[in-house]
Amino acid sequence: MTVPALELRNVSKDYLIKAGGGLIPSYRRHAAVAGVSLTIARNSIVGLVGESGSGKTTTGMMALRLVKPTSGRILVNGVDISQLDHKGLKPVRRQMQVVFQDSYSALDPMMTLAQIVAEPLDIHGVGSPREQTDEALSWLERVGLDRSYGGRYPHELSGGQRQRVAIARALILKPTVLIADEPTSALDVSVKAQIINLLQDLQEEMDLSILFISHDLSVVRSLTDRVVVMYRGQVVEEAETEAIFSDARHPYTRALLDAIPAANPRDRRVRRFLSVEEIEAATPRLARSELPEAAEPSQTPQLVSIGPGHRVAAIVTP
Ligand SMILES: Nc1ncnc2c1ncn2[C@@H]1O[C@H](COP(=O)(O)OP(=O)(O)OP(=O)(O)O)[C@@H](O)[C@H]1O
Repeated sequence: MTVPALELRNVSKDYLIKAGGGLIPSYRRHAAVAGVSLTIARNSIVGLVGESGSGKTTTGMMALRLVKPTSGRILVNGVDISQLDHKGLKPVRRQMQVVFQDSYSALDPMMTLAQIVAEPLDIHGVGSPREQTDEALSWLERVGLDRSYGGRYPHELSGGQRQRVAIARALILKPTVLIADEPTSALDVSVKAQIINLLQDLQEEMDLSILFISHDLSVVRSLTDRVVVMYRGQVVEEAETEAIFSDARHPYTRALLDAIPAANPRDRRVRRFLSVEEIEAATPRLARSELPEAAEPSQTPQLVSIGPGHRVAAIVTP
């Protein structure tokens, strides 16, 4: 079996949140991510979905080691990076890049687009300044902006063009893993489609593995191979994309799918999400004998395999 491009094993992140003031402040722990495991096979796109605050960004930031996990392991191309220090992480940083929703704040307004795109080459000491600029200009072309854009500045661009620059900058070092955190959320529908097509083309050309974090389930459906659904810091369902969209098993996933605005504008109402109590009450109960994989009976939901590559959080009855 080939080594996955990215693997998170039982990864958690607790934040300490100030709970009381006074002379001696007190803190409480908030589990932003609790025991998440996910795998991105080489050359594949995994969608990470869930409502706001479910822990998607924190998970992506831990994968990049921009946030240190409280516990758990992160493997990039089979190498455990969970405990590496700043120096140890430098070569890993070449392998993994990120594109955010808001590229405007990520692009230095004082730098030209050629400088912005070339900067990662400079940081990693790849090529002469001349070669770096040439490579940056050819990357601008590759993402659909002609070379004359090299002398322009971020404020001269539209939102879609800025995302193209952010993608060129992220890919110039030829990483194996790209974390795309809501990269199309701020864009109009037609521009969104162009950026998705661009990501799809580059993914194929470069054998990239992508963790695609998004609220936009229609984009997730068209782009990804697998989907991982998060709810309150945990994975509640995980399967091939078509299995999720045609046969979602967890009530939370179904509520999430129900919330997709309908294509017909007259029916464009977003249905409400389930409450925590409803989710807990509705968590599927599965008899141990029905499961293809042995699972121990439990009082609380656990992630169990309900078919080839399809896992769901459920309460297992004896
Ligand atoms: N630096 C931080 N300090 C304290 N709490 C944090 C911090 N970052 C995130 N959180 C909390 O962790 C939880 C998960 O946040 P996260 O941003 O990962 O969720 P998300 O699913 O990406 O949400 P969104 O879709 O709105 O970006 C939230 O409750 C959030 O308030």
